[in-house]
Amino acid sequence: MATYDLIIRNGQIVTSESVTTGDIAIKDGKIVEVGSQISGQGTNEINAEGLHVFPGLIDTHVHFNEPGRTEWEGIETGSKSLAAGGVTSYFDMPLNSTPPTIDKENLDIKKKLSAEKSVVNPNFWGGLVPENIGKLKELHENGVIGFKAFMSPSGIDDFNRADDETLYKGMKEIAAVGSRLAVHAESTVMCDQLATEKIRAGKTSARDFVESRPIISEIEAVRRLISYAEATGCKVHVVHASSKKVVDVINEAKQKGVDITVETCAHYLALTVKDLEEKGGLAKCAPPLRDQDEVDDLWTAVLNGEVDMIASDHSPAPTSMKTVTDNYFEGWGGISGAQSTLNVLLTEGHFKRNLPLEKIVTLMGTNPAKVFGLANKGNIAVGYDADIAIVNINESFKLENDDLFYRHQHSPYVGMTFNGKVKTTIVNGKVVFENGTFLDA
Ligand SMILES: NC(=O)NC(NC(N)=O)C(=O)[O-]
Ligand SMILES: [Zn+2]
Ligand SMILES: [Zn+2]
Repeated sequence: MATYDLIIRNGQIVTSESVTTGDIAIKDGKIVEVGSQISGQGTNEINAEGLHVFPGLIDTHVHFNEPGRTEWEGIETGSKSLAAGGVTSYFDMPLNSTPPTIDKENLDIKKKLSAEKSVVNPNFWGGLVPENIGKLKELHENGVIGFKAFMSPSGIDDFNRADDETLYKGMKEIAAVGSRLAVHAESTVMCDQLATEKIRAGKTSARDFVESRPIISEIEAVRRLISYAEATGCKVHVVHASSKKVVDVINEAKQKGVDITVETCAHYLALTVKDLEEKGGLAKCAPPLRDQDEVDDLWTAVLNGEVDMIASDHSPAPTSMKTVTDNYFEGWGGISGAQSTLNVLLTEGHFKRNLPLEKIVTLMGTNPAKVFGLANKGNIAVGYDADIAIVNINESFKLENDDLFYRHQHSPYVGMTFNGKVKTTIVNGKVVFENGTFLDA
């Protein structure tokens, strides 16, 4: 009789601490042994010689839009795209699905649908909106990973922006239960006024759109958020910082003792305003893409360990909503990228800028697990859940629309050449994805 359910042999095992050659033994969904030449047998054995074995990564920021907007994306297609990209856990945002996740009933619907349809491990953000301050406690008690608020309009009618009073009251509640508030931090005053001026003057190019959402608007909102964090004691997390200048403000606050963390996204590390000009709406997001000097500076922040985590902010929409080429104030703001985060980190990070592989695990494994309290996820060690991505980091490929598992097969990354072909993805000990195809549940 076999000793283990699965043994992965002779891989380059990547943890947040080291890269070492060895074997991993898995039983009942858990990693039960890590070492060289594990004796005993697995019911299934994978030869990972020449391949890198990463812990399955954690994407802290996706919008899967189900229920209610499944024609934009869905839990099945969204989670498959993550698995194909080496990601085995995700945190689904409370908006773009209708109803949004702003009370227990809506959270229960998400949980049920995800249990049926997700091929990887789901987690849920709860929303903070002006209407649901009385529901935050029940959301927390029912297991949301944290809360999410927008300081500028969300673009979705049933998810209102948190005004200052909502932030203040909501943050007191969230502090009381010991959770963390993730915030889309752009100044609504500044963005609205600048956009109005641009549109009135008929200035609607990619550059005009970017200028209507300047970095100072993020900095101003983050500073305000920090004041509320200091006043309420609420732990906060700034999502999708687009510039090192924003990261710097957050690190100053960290040094003063504020419990604040920061995420950036793969697209701010791989794409620029030039891509927005060339690719049109496919590359439109908020905050917008910046120029190359900002991309380089943001990499410096990542390499210095000043950024806590990297996510995709996968916010998909039908292709017809992403085809803007003249008026960039129209069309959906949100990038389809869930499948490509590891590819960006390997290609732009590891191979171009010497980002150590261990750091990829820190940014998309151990840090999110630690900050959001996911026990036994995000690393490879005995006792951890057997979430694993086996990757040929040296294999390069040109991303084609057909490679994408999204409901709508588009992405600003299409046409780019990436390193890192995900060979096998294992979720809780089970192989779900192998050589480009999904295995039946
Ligand atoms: N409603 C959204 O999905 N918005 C998202 N849109 C982006 N990032 O352009 C976001 O995270 O702000
Ligand atoms: Zn956002
Ligand atoms: Zn988002």
